[in-house]
Amino acid sequence: MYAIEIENLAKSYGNSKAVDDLSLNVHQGDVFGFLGPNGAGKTTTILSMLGLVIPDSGTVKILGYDIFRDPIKVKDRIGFLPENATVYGELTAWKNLEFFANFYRMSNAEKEKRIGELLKLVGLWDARYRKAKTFSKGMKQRLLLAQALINEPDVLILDEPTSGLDPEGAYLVKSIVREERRKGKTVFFSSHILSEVEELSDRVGIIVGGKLRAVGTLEEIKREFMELEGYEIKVETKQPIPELDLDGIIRMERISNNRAIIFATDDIREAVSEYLAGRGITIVSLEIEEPSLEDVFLKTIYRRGEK
Ligand SMILES: Nc1ncnc2c1ncn2[C@@H]1O[C@H](COP(=O)(O)OP(=O)(O)OP(=O)(O)O)[C@@H](O)[C@H]1O
Repeated sequence: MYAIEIENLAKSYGNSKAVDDLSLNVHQGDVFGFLGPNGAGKTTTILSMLGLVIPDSGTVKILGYDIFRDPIKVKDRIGFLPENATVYGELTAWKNLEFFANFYRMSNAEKEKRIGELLKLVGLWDARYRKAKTFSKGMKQRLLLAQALINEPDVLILDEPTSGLDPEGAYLVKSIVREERRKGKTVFFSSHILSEVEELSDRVGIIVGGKLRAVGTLEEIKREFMELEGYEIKVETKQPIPELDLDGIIRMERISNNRAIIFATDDIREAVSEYLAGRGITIVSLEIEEPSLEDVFLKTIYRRGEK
């Protein structure tokens, strides 16, 4: 079952398409990383899928409920951390959370228990009676994350959750995402930081210029990229490498006498292996060089407008 189903979502500002016919599904229990450069349309997608911006067209279902027909049912079961959200500086950490807990049907005892658990989860228990205006950026972000978790949401939507945080702050946010995933919750988070998308996500979507350019597991995205861009095969042999006269080879780059990179239209490792063996050459290693997410991402941005 899908936790999030987005179909043909579109939103323009004037003549510019911020989100352009975007469709994607997020499986329940997955962490989905929504990757895109600045201005790609990540925030507009998130706000549109929550009904906080009215899209021009498209449908969004969260946990099977249509966000526009059943907004209350959806909002009961999701948590949202907006980009550049702010805390109530004059209130303590505890009071900040209490304010949001009051939006949900919880008894006082439930509220107290939940707030206590969350403050411990995000590492703010010792600071619970301090005014939020005295907090560091990282502490504020963790308080906001606790706020998004107040109703024990099944789907957590985070817009650039680690933006502006130092490595320790980012680490804490990431460990909370992992903890939610461990509990079987679904997390949809946007980011322009490749390493964190790579680290956290079960599946990834790459948005550029409002369009979803790639979606899938990292392996699927990389495979698709190689099919489109070609394969890089690293070969090392005992004896010097001869010229290779094989179908599918675009070019060969020699690194040394017995090491080279073969650029090919396909995975031609078997053909290379047979070719070399037939000439009495011993192969030390023959490997596909996997593209990094950075390769995929930069090429995807570069290709924008060509599709
Ligand atoms: N309220 C608005 N009015 C006009 N244009 C807007 C508005 N909101 C967003 N845009 C434009 O829509 C495009 C997508 O913006 P959006 O904020 O969704 O991108 P983003 O991927 O979240 O970027 P960032 O990472 O910089 O926040 C941009 O060109 C932006 O200038």
